Amino acid sequence: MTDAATALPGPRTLVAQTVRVELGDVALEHLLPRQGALAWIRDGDGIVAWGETARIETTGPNRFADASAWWRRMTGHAVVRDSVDVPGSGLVAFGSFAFGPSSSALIVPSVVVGRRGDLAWVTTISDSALVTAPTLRVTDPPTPPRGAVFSDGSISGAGWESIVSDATAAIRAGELDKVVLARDLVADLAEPLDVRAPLHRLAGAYPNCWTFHVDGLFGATPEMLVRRERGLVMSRVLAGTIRRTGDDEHDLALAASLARSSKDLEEHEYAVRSVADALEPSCSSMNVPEAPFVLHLPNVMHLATDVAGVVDPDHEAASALDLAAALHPSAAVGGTPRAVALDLIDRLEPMDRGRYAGPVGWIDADGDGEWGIALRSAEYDGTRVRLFAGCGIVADSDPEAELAESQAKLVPIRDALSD
Ligand SMILES: C=C(O[C@@H]1C=C(C(=O)O)C=C[C@H]1O)C(=O)O
Repeated sequence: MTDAATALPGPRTLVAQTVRVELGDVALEHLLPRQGALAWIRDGDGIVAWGETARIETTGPNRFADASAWWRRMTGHAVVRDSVDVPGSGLVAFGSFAFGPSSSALIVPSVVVGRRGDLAWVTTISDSALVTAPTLRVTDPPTPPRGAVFSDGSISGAGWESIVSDATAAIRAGELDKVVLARDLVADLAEPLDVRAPLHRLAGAYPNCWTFHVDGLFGATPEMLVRRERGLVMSRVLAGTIRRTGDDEHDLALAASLARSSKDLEEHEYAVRSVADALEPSCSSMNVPEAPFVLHLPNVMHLATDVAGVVDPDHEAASALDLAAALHPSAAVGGTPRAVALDLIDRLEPMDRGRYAGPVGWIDADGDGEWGIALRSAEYDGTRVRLFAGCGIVADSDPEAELAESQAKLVPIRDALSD
């Protein structure tokens, strides 16, 4: 028996009701209360939530399977009235899973507000009776973060460059092809963080990323590990990065060079293969584009490939969460071969990744959902915030350039926390 199985609560009957609402032009993030906010927003669409009707915490190698079994039981016993019936309406849980076998959680909120184009809805979820939808109001403005002081986390920049060199040596010695190494920074704030402030900034500045907050983990990730929507799956694979200069013409030339760079194309190919291989057993057909496109973000550009598939209806364990479990950790955050890369990360990285680079997102009662990779992210507790960034290392990676790349990847969260 696993840790989580012993802690599994007995079957409870959740009652959920979804009704349409008119949100006008109110942004989802403006509805969030200061405490207990959950968020998943992209380009104005998504779901935000608050309150907590149920939760499961899981750890260890079975953290995904235990959470998935719990969710099946909860949804199997639930009473759901859903007049909207789109992915994300009805019963939903938000979740965040650790990169390694440590603490992970699924949270069933008590109120969820969603938007999908012109359609908006509110869902109430309770333990016993039908609850009428609350009147939705724009909440008090968040308190902006003040006085952030940034310092090295577990390792200095120079120290990290030296472990990048160790990794390239291992790759050149033929031990593996690619490993993703990460580092952390610490920010100390003058007052406890009101996480809504960075969420507002991230959702505004990075509209083509998924801005999220689950249980103290927040960020704006450009990488979709897996989206499942009515039998269709999609995974956006990123690997291969170039920093932006702020000069548009120069950036376009850099984008063209990125799309031709054999180092970046090689690194990218490893990541695409790892995703396609993991999705294949659950799909009846798949589309893996032959060449990547360049994804432009305000701070960096990435080589990107959208892998798509049709879920095999006979495949049982193919909810969005099951697929995320099969995909994690992809070569975008682990490496190739996976086991050798994870072992090298354990040996070289002097920190616990926590929930950085793990799956973060949501699942509904049909098994549809979206799980991003928690990148461009941070974990906070009171006044202390830990920011993370990592880079894919291949044989000819240059440690100094990788450090600069990691700094560019820290920009979204740094800016979101600065005065
Ligand atoms: C690991 C991170 O990013 C990943 C690594 C990339 C790379 O090395 O080119 C690009 C995108 C992500 O898949 C991160 O942002 O922390």
